[in-house]
Amino acid sequence: MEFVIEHLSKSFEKKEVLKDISFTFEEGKIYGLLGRNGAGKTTLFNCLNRDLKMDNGSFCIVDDSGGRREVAAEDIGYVLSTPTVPEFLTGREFLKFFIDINEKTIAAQKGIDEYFDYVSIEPEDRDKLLKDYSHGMKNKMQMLINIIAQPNILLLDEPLTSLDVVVAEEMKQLLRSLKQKRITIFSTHIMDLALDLCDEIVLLNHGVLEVVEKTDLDRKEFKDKILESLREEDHE
Ligand SMILES: Nc1ncnc2c1ncn2[C@@H]1O[C@H](COP(=O)(O)OP(=O)(O)OP(=O)(O)O)[C@@H](O)[C@H]1O
Repeated sequence: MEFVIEHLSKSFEKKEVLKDISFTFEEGKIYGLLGRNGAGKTTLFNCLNRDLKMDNGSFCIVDDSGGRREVAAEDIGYVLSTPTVPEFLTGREFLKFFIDINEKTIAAQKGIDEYFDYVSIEPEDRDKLLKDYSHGMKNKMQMLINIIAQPNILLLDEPLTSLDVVVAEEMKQLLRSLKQKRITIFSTHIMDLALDLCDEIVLLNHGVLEVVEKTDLDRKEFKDKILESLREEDHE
């Protein structure tokens, strides 16, 4: 499977944020999306999740036999940097509701407590209202429903920044264990996290996407190359 974006553009009034994005993402890889503040990472995710209407361009899934098809809503999982969960439900009610409404599409099911264990939400927190969860716990719940749904394309907008070091490490392991059979696109400002977790580093720079080639570079040289490419924007 490939996820192909062709000539995607998006402006807000006169500001052209995404100029001409064409890129092919491949199955089984985690892509680290890096860009300066305001580069358009969230805008790109919002367009791909169809929360925002793009001005031009298209995207599709290409299967292993070369057939192209539209991206359906269930193909995409989106974890927002600011988690949105139904605050009036308890963690357990939310999970149960999510599993119930997706019963037909969710393959291997675990018990609800097993899922909570999976993201280290303590037994005493499972029946609390989500409004009383911390930011990091809400983030874990969002991550968890995407783990359960197993979408073909997983978009993660800075999901680990609010998590404590132990949970962030666990989430990294989880994302690694989930990466086969899907495309994971992960935006972050933490370069070391991107380098540790991601198979490819993609820059959103000047409104376009480009891969940073790693060939023969050690970690420091690779970091310097990324920084240099991102700094170029200052000269615009
Ligand atoms: N709804 C909107 N209306 C007008 N301008 C917007 C809107 N959403 C985003 N923008 C502008 O588009 C640009 C890209 O914003 P976006 O949030 O996508 O960047 P980002 O790369 O995710 O930034 P950060 O790393 O700081 O989170 C910014 O200049 C922002 O002000």
